[in-house]
This record gives sequence, C-alpha cells and structure tokens, in this order.
Amino acid sequence: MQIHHTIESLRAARARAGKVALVPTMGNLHEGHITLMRQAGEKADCVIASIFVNRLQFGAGEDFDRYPRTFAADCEKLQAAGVAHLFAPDEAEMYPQPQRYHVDPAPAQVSILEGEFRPGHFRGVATVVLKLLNIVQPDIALFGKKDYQQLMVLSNMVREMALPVEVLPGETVRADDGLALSSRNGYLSADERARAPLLYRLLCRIRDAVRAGDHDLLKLETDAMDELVAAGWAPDYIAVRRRADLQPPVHMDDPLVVLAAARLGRTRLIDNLEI
Ligand SMILES: Nc1ncnc2c1ncn2[C@@H]1O[C@H](COP(=O)(O)OP(=O)(O)OP(=O)(O)O)[C@@H](O)[C@H]1O
Ligand SMILES: CC(C)(CO)[C@@H](O)C(=O)[O-]
Ligand code: BAL
Repeated sequence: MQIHHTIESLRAARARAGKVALVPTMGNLHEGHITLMRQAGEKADCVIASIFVNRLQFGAGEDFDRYPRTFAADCEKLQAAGVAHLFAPDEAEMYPQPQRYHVDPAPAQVSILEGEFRPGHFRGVATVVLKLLNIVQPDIALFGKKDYQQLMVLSNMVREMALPVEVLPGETVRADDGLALSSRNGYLSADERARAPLLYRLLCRIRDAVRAGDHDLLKLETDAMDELVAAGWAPDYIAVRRRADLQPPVHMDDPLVVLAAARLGRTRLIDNLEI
C-alpha cells in the first residue's frame, strides 16, 4: 500500500489507476471500516482509503482532541484488506488556511436528529467530503449506514451537485452482542461496554413492534427513552422516521428506520435499524 500525505502525490497515483473506489474515514479502524474496504474492492480496480480527523465537523466541547489516532495499526489493517492507496493528509494540507467556502445542507436535512444535537456537524462533514471527492475523483464512494443521516446528507449532496461519483452504502457491522462497531466504543469502560448493547436491543424492540403492527410511535419512543434513563443513560433521541428524508412518517407503509443517540458516561453512541 502506498501512503500519500499530499494532494499532489495522491493525484499522481489516482491518474495511473483505473476504476477507483474511495472509503473516507477518520481512522482508528475496525471491522466496520474494513468491511467497507472489501466491498469497495469488489466494485472497483483500485481502493483508496482516506484517514483525516476533520476538525470542521467537531463542535466546541466535542472529542476532537481525544479522538483516537492509531495510524500504524490502521495502515496494517488497510494493507491486509488489499487497499492500494491511503490518503492521509495533515491539517495544513487539507486546510492550508481557514476554510472560507463550505457546503451548507438545507436546515430540513440537518436541524433534525444528529444535526439538532451537533449543530454545524454536517456542514463540516459535507465540506470535507466534497473536498476529498475533488481531490481523489473516485468513481465510487462508500459510506456506512451506521451514520445513517450522514449517508443521506452526502447522497443528496452528490445528487444535487451532480458530482460524477456513485455513492454506495455499507451495512452496519456489529459485535456479537449487537453493539454497532464504532471508534468511540473505545472510550467505554468495561462496565459501560457490558451495558452498551441495550441501545441496540431497544432499537430491535421498536423495529419488531412496528413490524407487528404497533403504530403508536410516540409511546414506543418514549418507553425506550425512559428505559435508557432508568439504566443510567442520557438519551438525545430515539425516533422512527422515513428512510427517504428522515422526517416523521405519514404512512406506516413508507420504508422506515429507527434511529437513536444516547450518552453512556462520557461516550455518545449512535445506532439505527431499518424496519
Ligand atoms: N459499524 C460500522 N459498520 C459499517 N460502517 C461503519 C461502521 N462504523 C463506521 N462505519 C463507516 O465508516 C466510515 C468512517 O467512519 P468513522 O471513521 O467515523 O468511524 P466510526 O467508527 O463511525 O467512528 P465514530 O465512533 O467517530 O463515529 C463511515 O462511512 C462510517 O459510516
Ligand atoms: C465521512 C467522514 C470521513 C468525513 O470526515 C466522517 O464523517 C466519518 O468518518 O464518518
Ligand atoms: N462517524 C461520523 C463522524 C463523527 O461522528 O464525527
């Protein structure tokens, strides 16, 4: 695997490659990321991964400074997964001056769910992903469904900006007990890690209830929030939404997804399940 720290070096390599799939990450790689890399390898001749902890998408008081940076271990995993090129710019390469141009998703996209609790987050995500797409110019870009709203925002950006790239979703990879793999799981203490699968279990319960014909969504959501609080969590939201635009459903036969975010100690976890 070749490692590129500059845009110039990455672009020279990209120019020699055929069909390229890009998998953007913030590093601290786990099996969820590696599954995306393998899926990318099935769709393209050449897989390019990126690792960049993007300051623009972190709010004040969020975990930018303590975000796990494990570059050497990440490189070994990418190499083993058959990734051909890694783009790993430093901050001066990505943002040589304070970024003056941003992608601003419409409030309907980003004032809800994650966007309500992380103001400015998706502006930062969309801006860095547009920049990564411009740098790499991949044919395909892959993003995980674990970050469901991110996938929606980025798919809409690509479509509305007519970017010449195909966005492909990756299914959420989970631990045996159901917890969605996430870099932030590493923040959990042993006790918190043992309690963490409750979030997934509550999502399963709501999914199963809706499938079985229970349409009292408010009660399902409120009961699950109460259960999290009783178990010592601080939930931000649990919401059943339409998959297409993440707005509240009008018809229960719309394709739906249930999404949640909650804090366990100092760690904020998100998860979702399609219904
Ligand atoms: N468990 C997972 N299954 C599938 N894809 C995943 C999983 N976790 C992350 N991804 C995807 O990997 C890409 C990079 O994500 P990122 O580097 O933020 O990892 P993360 O584990 O989600 O980290 P964080 O804990 O910061 O949310 C994103 O497209 C994300 O949706
Ligand atoms: C897409 C992304 C790499 C942009 O920084 C990040 O939000 C992530 O890791 O999901
Ligand atoms: N996995 C999405 C990136 C973030 O939480 O900032």
